[in-house]
Amino acid sequence: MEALIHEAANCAEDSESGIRDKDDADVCEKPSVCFSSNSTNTNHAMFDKLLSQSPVDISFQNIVYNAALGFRKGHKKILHNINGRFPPGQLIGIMGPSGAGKSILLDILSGYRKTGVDGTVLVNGVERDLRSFRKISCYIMQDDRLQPLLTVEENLLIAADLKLPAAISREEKMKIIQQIVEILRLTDSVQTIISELSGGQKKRLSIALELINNPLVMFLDEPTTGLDGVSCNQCLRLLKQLARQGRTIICSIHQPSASMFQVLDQVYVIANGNCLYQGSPANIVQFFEDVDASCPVYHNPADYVIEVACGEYGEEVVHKMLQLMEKGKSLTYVNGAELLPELNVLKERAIEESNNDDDENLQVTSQWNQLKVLLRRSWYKMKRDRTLTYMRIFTNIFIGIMLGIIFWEIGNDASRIKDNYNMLISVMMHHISPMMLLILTFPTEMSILIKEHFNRWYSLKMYFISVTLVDIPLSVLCCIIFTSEVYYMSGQPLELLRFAMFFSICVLIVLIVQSFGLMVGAVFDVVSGNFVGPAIAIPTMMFAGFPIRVRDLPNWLYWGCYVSYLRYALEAMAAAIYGMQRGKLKCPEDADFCIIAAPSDFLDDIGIRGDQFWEDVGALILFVIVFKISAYLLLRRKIMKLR
Ligand SMILES: Nc1ncnc2c1ncn2[C@@H]1O[C@H](COP(=O)(O)OP(=O)(O)OP(=O)(O)O)[C@@H](O)[C@H]1O
Repeated sequence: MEALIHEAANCAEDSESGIRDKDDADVCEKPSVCFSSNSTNTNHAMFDKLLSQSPVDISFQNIVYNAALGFRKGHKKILHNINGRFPPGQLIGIMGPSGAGKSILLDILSGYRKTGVDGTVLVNGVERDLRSFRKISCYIMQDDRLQPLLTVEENLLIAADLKLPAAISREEKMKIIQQIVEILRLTDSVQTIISELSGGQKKRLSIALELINNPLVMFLDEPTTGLDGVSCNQCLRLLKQLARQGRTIICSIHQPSASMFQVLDQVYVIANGNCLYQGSPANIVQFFEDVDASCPVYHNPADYVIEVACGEYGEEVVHKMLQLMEKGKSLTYVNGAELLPELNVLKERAIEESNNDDDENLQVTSQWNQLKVLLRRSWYKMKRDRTLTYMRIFTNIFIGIMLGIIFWEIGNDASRIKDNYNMLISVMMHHISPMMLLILTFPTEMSILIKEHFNRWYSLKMYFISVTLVDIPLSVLCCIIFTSEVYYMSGQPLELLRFAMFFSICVLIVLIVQSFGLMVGAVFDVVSGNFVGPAIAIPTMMFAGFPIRVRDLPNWLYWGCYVSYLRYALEAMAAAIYGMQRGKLKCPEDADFCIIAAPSDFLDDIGIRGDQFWEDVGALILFVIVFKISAYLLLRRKIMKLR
């Protein structure tokens, strides 16, 4: 036991001292529930010391949750001043009918939900310090939020590289993984790709991933949902085994079978946000007798309590239960609060938190390590899902050749100067397409991000940087292929400088649309994003200088040109092709006439100066920066809002 506690203490002490949780402190609306911004280092130290003295005992007092119903629609009270105590080393089940408030209570106790919450959560009798608490706890959400393309082993190794200190060697990490895999009976599936796992295996893997850094407290939202009876029992027995190793394990369970009910050490029954029963499963029959509503013989007490909670035996019984429970203050039926967990496997696992240089971080490893591991994971994903990569390369080759054929050798043809300009517009339009990729894929990544970020795998900053960086090589490769084909086949001037200018504008357009796609993906779901993305892209095109020239726009709409990145891109492309004192274009003999042969005259005609290339590049770079920062801030806001 001491080893485990010492381990937890190390975990808290090494990386905790003096840390201010900006994230938590800034957003927290109810300082009584979470660590408020004016808490001091003394609180941290005191809290850590308490964690080092005993396993984790969680109690909560007067918890109220008000859900915001929307703008000017007020609030709905979901939890009504409830209290409770969850002793250490036990498996506790939060039960209740659907919509009773189980998930919300779990969210609040884990620290995931902060907005709209009132009341106090105590850890070992002291008001919870959310930062410290998050370091010793984990939250496994109801749906399995796993990377489907990675194998079990790859997923565990990524988790180990992110959740264990860098000082721990690969061999040691493998040993820890081996141990966890054995406990969770995943040995035969280590090389299986996640998408191929059964529901029960996925559930066990979700637990395994969070067990890597040996949390003292585990919250699980409906871990048995979607599993068959046998798997449900196995899952609960496994959780009990983990609890007996010294952990406090709290899970919500919709309606357990009689055998599952007996596995639980403690149950906490909620109905309509009120506590109906708190105590051991063995005492519930006595409790029913105490409220004159004896559980019929041969009736599963777990079913019976839910039926009572749903009002099937009248409101009077419910009222009596509420009264006897005193809003969860009564501990009469709670057994074994003093139960001493036995330590076995964990005793051998001495995981020491490294001295974290960056005290601002909740994460165990350095930012650089997080970035490296996240990029590695993206690489695995790209390797497994080659279809998309091949499709992107193929599309660029194909459309490049198509445009090359359509605009074959017109680059130096004065009679087709307008067609050449249209070719530039087509190139620009082609580079807008990657926007949809992020709008479609990012929202599905979001649920994994929320889980992993909350469980301190990595910081949002590093996640965002990895998402930004990971696509650059492929985007640049696609740009090289496409631009070379179109530029050469359409007969543009074979000058390295002009090609480099043309190519760099294409890359900048791709970077901008990707950032824009990320912004939309971070804010909207797939369906809304699919509408919003193109809906914003269309006015951006309208203000780019086609189909109407910028100088012909009405004065009151002129502002649109300043916010259209496509206008700067088109200007810069035209300058690259026709600027820098390019000589007269050839007028073919078979042409009737060439209205414009001098590139400078053409630039005049379309209202472009031709000497503003670098100004346009500056503006495009500014767009990249502003869109990237906005995407990051929107993502951060969305994650905070969810909590
Ligand atoms: N933002 C919200 N606005 C209105 N009601 C809300 C909001 N969030 C939660 N609720 C309500 O709070 C209640 C409790 O939700 P919760 O998800 O905790 O239920 P649960 O007990 O976990 O149910 P289930 O077993 O079906 O998952 C539900 O009635 C739900 O509709």
